[in-house]
Amino acid sequence: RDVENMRLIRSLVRHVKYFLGLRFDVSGWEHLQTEGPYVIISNHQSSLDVLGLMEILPDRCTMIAKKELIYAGTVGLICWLGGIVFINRKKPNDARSVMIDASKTMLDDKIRLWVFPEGTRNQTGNLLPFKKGAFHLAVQAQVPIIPIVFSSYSSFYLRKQKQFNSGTITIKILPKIETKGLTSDDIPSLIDKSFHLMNSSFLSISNSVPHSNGPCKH
Ligand SMILES: CCCCCCCCCCCCCCCC(=O)SCCNC(=O)CCNC(=O)[C@H](O)C(C)(C)COP(=O)(O)OP(=O)(O)OC[C@H]1O[C@@H](n2cnc3c(N)ncnc32)[C@H](O)[C@@H]1OP(=O)(O)O
Ligand SMILES: CCCCCCCC/C=C\CCCCCCCC(=O)OC[C@@H](O)COP(=O)(O)O
Repeated sequence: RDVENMRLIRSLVRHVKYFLGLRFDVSGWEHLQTEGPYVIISNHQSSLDVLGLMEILPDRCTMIAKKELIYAGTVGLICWLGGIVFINRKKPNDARSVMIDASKTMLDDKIRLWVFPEGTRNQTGNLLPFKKGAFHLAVQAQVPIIPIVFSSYSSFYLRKQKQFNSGTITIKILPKIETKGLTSDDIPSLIDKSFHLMNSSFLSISNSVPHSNGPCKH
């Protein structure tokens, strides 16, 4: 169990996109060129997000995930080996204390953490209001937040209708938001700022992309 295992996991998972006929169009790479630990926040539509995540995952970066994933067979084992931090959402007190510990581990072990601040998968067409954990994490560790937005999957993937075509996903990496000097009093405004940046970015990249490359051949 070590965050370094993410390098191998990343290089294996990156091949899955070819089987699904997905392409990624990434902008803002320069914003990930930040030294040391940081917290990445991104929108969460589906387990497909794992493919985009692995496409751009920086070194020494792992994720916060719901603890149920440990029991998901091979996927659970891979998550465990990659040093994923598991939280129990049914016990918010426990989840918060795991994240407080994580803010220390990030600094001690020079680890970056990826959090889905919506806290659940969401395909409503707007981002859900953000949970506060990711922001406490960044403020407690005094590290920057890097917001990342994945465009809507709705033009090629409709879960309820069981429709899946090949398509292009736009990923936009936004400039980092510094948290140096901020305290827990600043969390509401930090969340507000992050939410508005990400939601408007989500709407603009989701409207401007000709997503579907046509029906999937397989
Ligand atoms: C082919 C095969 C390939 C396989 C390949 C596998 C590859 C492997 C990839 C895996 C990829 C994984 C992907 C997983 C993706 C998910 O599992 S998403 C679901 C799990 N993640 C999350 O839920 C993260 C977001 N949630 C949070 O951050 C939540 O805040 C928490 C930490 C769960 C707490 O929940 P909550 O108490 O309901 O939350 P919230 O309303 O935000 O806060 C309540 C109060 O607690 C306070 N609080 C919250 N957090 C804190 C804190 N850390 N410190 C102090 N106070 C806090 C708040 O300030 C608030 O108090 P007030 O300010 O209102 O007084
Ligand atoms: C037509 C098929 C479209 C789906 C294809 C998916 C292919 C993805 C390939 C490999 C990734 C597998 C890793 C799965 C990790 C799943 C993480 C996840 O998404 O957990 C759910 C959690 O965050 C939120 O849970 P809830 O929405 O609250 O319950």
